[in-house]
Amino acid sequence: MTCIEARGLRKIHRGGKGVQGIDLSIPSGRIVGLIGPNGAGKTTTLNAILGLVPYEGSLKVLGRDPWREREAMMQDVCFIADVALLPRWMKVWQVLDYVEGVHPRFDRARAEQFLLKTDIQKKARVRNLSKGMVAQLHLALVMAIDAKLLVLDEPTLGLDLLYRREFYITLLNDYFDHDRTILVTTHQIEEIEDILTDVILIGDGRITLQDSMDNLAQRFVELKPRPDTVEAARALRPLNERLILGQSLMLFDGVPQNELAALGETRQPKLADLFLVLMGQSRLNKGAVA
Ligand SMILES: Nc1ncnc2c1ncn2[C@@H]1O[C@H](COP(=O)(O)OP(=O)(O)OP(=O)(O)O)[C@@H](O)[C@H]1O
Repeated sequence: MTCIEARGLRKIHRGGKGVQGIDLSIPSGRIVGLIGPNGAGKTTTLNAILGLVPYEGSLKVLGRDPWREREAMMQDVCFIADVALLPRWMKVWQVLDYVEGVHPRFDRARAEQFLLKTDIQKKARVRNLSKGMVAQLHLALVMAIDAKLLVLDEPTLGLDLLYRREFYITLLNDYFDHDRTILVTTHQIEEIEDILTDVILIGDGRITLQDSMDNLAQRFVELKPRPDTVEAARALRPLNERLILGQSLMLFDGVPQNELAALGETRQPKLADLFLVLMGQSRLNKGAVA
C-alpha cells in the first residue's frame, strides 16, 4: 500500500521559494529520509503532507487529501517538530493526562513504561527537564500513539550524541514495524543513514534523487584507482573526482562494481558524500542553465 503519493506538488511562498512541483511515492513500511540543505523545501513538504498548508497538485497521505481531510488523516499520523514543544508549566503526569484526553489512539500505560526507562519523574515540570529529557518525553508520547505514519522534522536538534543515538535506537526497536512508515528530516545524515530504507534528496524545492538504500548501494560506487588506472577510470565518466592526500577518489553512478574493482579499491559511498556531490552538481547545472 502507498503511504504518501504526490504528483506535481507545489507550494510557492511569497518571494518565490518553496516546493516547485515534486512527485513522491512512499510505500508503507519504509523509513524515509528527506534530506536537503537549508531552505531546500523539507519543512514546506512536510507541512503539505501534514495538511498544515494548502498546495497545488495532487497529494494523498494514507489515501486522504491532507488539506481537505486533515482531521481524519491525523488520526493515523503522528508528528514531532524540530522543537519539542511541550507546555513548560505542565507537570509530566499532566502532559500524559492531556494527551490521553485528546488522542484516541494513545496508550498511556505504554508511555509510562517507556518513561520508567528514563530519569524523568512524573511530578517534574517540563520547564525543569533538560532538552534531552524533553525529547525523551516527546518520544514516549509519540511511541504510545498507534499511528501509521510518523513524521519527524529534525527530531534530535540540539541533543547530544548519546541522546541522539538513543532516540533512533528506541524508535527502531520499540516503534517501527512493517505497518508503520517513518518520514524523517535531519542534517545529521551520518547518524540516520543506517536506519533508512529510502532516501529523497531535495534541493531548491526540487527532488534530485529518490531511491531505496539498496538501490543506491548497487548504483553508486566510490573508486580509488591505482596510479596506472586513473585515466581508464576517468574514461568511465565519474560523477565526481576529488583528491584525498594526493590520491584520486571517484564517484560513479551505474558503472558495474566488478568493472571498477579491476581498476583499484572500491567501496560504497557514504550518504553524506553522495549528498555533497549530487547537491553540488544540481547547483552547477542550475548555474549552467542560468
Ligand atoms: N512562510 C514563508 N514565507 C516565505 N518564504 C518561506 C516561508 N516558509 C519557507 N519559506 C522559504 O521557502 C524555502 C524553503 O523553506 P523550508 O523551510 O521548507 O526549507 P527547509 O528545507 O526545511 O530548510 P531548513 O533545513 O533550513 O529548515 C526557503 O527559501 C524559505 O526561506
